[in-house]
Amino acid sequence: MIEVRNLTKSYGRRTVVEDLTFTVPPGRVTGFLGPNGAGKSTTLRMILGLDAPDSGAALVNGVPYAALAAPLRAVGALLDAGAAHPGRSARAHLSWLARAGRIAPARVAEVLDLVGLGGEGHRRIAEFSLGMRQRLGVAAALLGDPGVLLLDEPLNGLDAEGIVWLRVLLRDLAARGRTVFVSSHLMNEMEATADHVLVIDSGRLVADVGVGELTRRAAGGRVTVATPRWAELAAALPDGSVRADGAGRLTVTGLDAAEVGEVAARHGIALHELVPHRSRLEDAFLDLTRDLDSPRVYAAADREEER
Ligand SMILES: Nc1ncnc2c1ncn2[C@@H]1O[C@H](COP(=O)(O)OP(=O)(O)OP(=O)(O)O)[C@@H](O)[C@H]1O
Repeated sequence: MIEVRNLTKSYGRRTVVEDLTFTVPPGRVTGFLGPNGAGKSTTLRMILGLDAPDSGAALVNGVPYAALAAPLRAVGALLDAGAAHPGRSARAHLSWLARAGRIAPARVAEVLDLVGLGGEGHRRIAEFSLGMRQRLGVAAALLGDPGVLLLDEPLNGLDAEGIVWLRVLLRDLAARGRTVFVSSHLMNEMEATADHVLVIDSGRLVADVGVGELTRRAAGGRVTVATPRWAELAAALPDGSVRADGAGRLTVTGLDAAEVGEVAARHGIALHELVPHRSRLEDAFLDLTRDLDSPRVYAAADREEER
């Protein structure tokens, strides 16, 4: 569990993280989204105790990172895939980390296998592609079999197979009760990876919402429906929610597909089409951040559409 409370950080006169408050619970993949420079890495560094906030607090399992008894076992982090010493072999790098964290040496081979580098442990990190470095960074984060994982842009540099591999791994870790917190500036990548997203822009929280809920709300709950009895259905739906094309198709706003289907069923109207319109997460994000002078922060805990 990660808890961030009123976290604020400025560099010089620029406030890069502003009064951030959120919770990342175990058991789901939480995406941390925002454009370049939004303040994601700064927030992750403050959670890991690498940067001090000006005010507010970041707690991991109820305490500041620095107060964790066995930090590498509690929290695994991938911040910068380029941080490993290029002259070392992957195995030597992980063995060094394992020793520092008092983690059994046998775990090194296990995590190399887990990230698909089982046959590459002897190779120098300098020879690794960016994708292989990302995998090595994930291996390092998993070394202590931590309950909390923080990964900064882990999909960067991965090929299509690598992206699918990481998605499956992260979802599996979440299913096994881990807290998984993953940043990305690419909205569409997160749509397939995260259950829930926190969106920040200019250091401020603009959404804290289930992925399904975010896309549905950004699309305005628009549904198209086709039926030969369209005029009757239009009359049965709330005033002002329906636009008819006159050729058997209605566009309904403010109701979801299930609600429209229920109304039709109550009136015995057969539907030939019932199509909810989900915008892509990217559209949803743009919609949310378009007017940042009045950011629309909403929590959707009551209507989660978790997968
Ligand atoms: N040590 C620092 N000194 C001064 N400014 C900094 C420092 N670290 C970050 N910043 C600034 O803070 C802002 C937020 O940066 P941060 O790296 O947290 O954003 P981000 O959301 O992670 O973006 P990216 O996706 O590009 O990594 C940026 O404008 C950055 O230039």
